[in-house]
Amino acid sequence: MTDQVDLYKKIAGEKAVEYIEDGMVLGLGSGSTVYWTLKKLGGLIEQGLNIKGIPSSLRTEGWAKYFNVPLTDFSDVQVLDLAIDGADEIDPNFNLTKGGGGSLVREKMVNFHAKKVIIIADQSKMVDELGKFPLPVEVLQFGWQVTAQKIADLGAKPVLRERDGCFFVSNNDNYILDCEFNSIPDPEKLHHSLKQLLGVVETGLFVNMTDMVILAGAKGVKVINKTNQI
Ligand SMILES: O=C[C@H](O)[C@H](O)[C@H](O)COP(=O)(O)O
Repeated sequence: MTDQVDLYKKIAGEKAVEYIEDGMVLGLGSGSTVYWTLKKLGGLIEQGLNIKGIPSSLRTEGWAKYFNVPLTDFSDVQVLDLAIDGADEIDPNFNLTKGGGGSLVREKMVNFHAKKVIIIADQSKMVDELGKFPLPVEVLQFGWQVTAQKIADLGAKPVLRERDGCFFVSNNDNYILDCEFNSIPDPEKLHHSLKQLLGVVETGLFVNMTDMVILAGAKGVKVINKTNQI
């Protein structure tokens, strides 16, 4: 990652806090862009802002605790006011590929139960069509080989994710298959086809779940609402 991309992530991440209001219950997304939101949010909390958040990964939980962001969970709250999250790819209809960091299941739950979802990213994440970024699919460890074969039958090249020479295990104790489809012309259809496969826990396709995108790039920061998409 370049310093420039890092800077854009910081700009987008910090911009998102402008949409946080006192008393809100927040969905705290995952990834390096969300880190900047949490850091900025920590500063506002120190000045008296009263919010609580549900983290979408153990990593986010750690950062939130570090920045003194009060946390809650679904035993306490059923509906969130606002979720702020990153993405790996965003298409012109605001469909997303997510899960590059392996947090897609918890992210999807948090975003699904939020009244409003804001996606923050650097400009490079905006694409004409999803698919260049290999689609993360969370699968049960048991029988992952046969699940991978079924995904391959749908036209993908699935690769079991590894980290530091070991198989990557998600926060839910599952594996992740990074599935190269190259092009995903109909994200909703593909999501449903994948979900029908036994062994698939969830896909990284987030269809129709985003209300606003905050993009930062060389020309500054752009806020795009679902209603005035590019
Ligand atoms: O599982 C990870 C998430 O979907 C992230 O939100 C996504 O990978 C974007 O991450 P970053 O902000 O680090 O580019």
